[in-house]
Amino acid sequence: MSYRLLAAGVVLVALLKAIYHRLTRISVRHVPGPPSPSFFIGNMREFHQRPVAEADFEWQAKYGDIVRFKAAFGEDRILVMDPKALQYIYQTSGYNFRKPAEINELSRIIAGNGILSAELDVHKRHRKVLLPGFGAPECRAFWPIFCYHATQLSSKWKDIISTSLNEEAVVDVPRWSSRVMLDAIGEAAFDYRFGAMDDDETPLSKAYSRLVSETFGALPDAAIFTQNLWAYIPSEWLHIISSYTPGMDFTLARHTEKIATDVAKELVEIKTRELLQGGMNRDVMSLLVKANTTENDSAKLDEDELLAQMRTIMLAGHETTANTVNWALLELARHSEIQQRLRHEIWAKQTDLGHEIGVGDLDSMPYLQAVIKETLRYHPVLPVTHRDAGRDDVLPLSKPIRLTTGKVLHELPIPKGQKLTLSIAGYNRNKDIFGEDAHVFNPDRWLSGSPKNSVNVGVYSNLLTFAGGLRSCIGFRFALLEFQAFMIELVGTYEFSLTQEAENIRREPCGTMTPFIEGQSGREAHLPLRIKFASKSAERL
Ligand code: HEM
Repeated sequence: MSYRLLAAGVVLVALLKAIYHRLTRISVRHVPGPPSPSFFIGNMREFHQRPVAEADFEWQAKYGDIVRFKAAFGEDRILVMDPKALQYIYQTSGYNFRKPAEINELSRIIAGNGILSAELDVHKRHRKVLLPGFGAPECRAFWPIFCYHATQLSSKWKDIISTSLNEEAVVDVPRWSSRVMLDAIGEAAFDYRFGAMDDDETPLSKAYSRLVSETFGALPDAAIFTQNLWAYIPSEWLHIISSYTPGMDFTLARHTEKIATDVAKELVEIKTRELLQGGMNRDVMSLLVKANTTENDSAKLDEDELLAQMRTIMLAGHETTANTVNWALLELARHSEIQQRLRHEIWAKQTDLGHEIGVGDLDSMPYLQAVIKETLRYHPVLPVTHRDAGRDDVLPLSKPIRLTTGKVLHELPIPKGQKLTLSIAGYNRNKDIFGEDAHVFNPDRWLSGSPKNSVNVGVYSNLLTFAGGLRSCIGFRFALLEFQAFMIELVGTYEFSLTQEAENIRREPCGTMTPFIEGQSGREAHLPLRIKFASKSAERL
């Protein structure tokens, strides 16, 4: 019997089992939601082929914060934007909601069996060893590193302007932000120089930049269907199949994995040697290697797991912050009055201090904090996470829902295995929390106190951008400080305005939400903004 026949038999048995299970379990089919245009891919095009979260916003306005939609073969899935339900899933229920293997397979290939794909006790062990590198004092100590890399970017742009005739230039922001963030994370997390700013052919930065569009980019119908099919295959088999799956996305993921593992191996060797020689750096990896040596054997990470953590940090902490800076600069270019107000606060603080802004000065810059929060709310670069219910369960709800049968529910029973799409973007635009103008970019909302919400969901400012609970973003303090360092340097130095192409930026689903130019062929991040030096005399402080 050929292998193909065997594989087809296995898939068929898995499908029949899934169909039987679906017919006999608790059902969510009466939860209101959009009609499905296709039996084979349901409503999934809405997530994979439209700009990020447009479907979420449309459905939220029409059906509320809990929406039923269809995946392949008529499978019912639930989109969750309700604060109480999200709090339960992320926080109260512990590990009862697991990450679905079929969604995470690509990042598992790149990052390995590290914290991103670990579950239960293994996840607890990984998190415990990683945490010391991401504490508040540890991250604050990275401030000079973040400021240094922000000035590196700034001085590259100065060089570009200096060659122009009219003292302004157009810079394609993602081309720069992606590489400078790789350099910044290299130094802060590993005390390692990737050199991506000086050489855009660095294998690691090249591989990562292609990942964005070619591996994690928008999916055509066939790929959506295959990903849905994978949901019926046990994860152990999935790992084997994905090692051989052809296609650009998997080939590139495996290629990136090889490059990242080589770098990670070199780093682990350096860190271990330094530790044995009594040296002790303060970068995240040195702290991790140290924390690992003090654990007892059963709590330790083995070598493969250590390598996986490094690959994870490179993957999770690089394009996320780069794209956050991209979206912030776009909003400032769109809103010159917000940009000017922020710049004035930065200049006033620098004048008051008589020296550069330090990490201890950030809390006394309310408008900077407001712009940072509003960017994170409005453009959460990881706009969605996915979970599968580990058991029959009941989701508490902030507001009752009316089923298509007319019945009103105050909590929603869900079956074991129910697939949930947790919309970070949808929660962040929830009008009950952020007000009627939730779809407007308005930093002022943060100046009159935090938005109202009696349910505490997210780990930062009650936004969901860094998720919440046991699996919330471990690098959120790191990311926040890095983001602020770049905003102070760039907005303090340059004035940003829109180019014609930047009038039509689309939020592309690429793993992290990435700016693409609407209508442009080719799958690359672009955000061309016009920059010139900000002048104190022109703006009259
Ligand atoms: C603006 C930047 C960032 C955003 C918006 C962000 C967002 C997130 C989100 C939403 C999750 C939860 C994913 C899930 O539950 O499926 C997460 C997890 C994670 N993030 Fe971030 N992140 C950012 C920056 C960083 C940085 C800079 C690092 C490291 C240097 C990092 C490391 C991680 C790790 C290791 C996890 C997995 C945590 C776990 O499973 O316990 N992130 N991030």
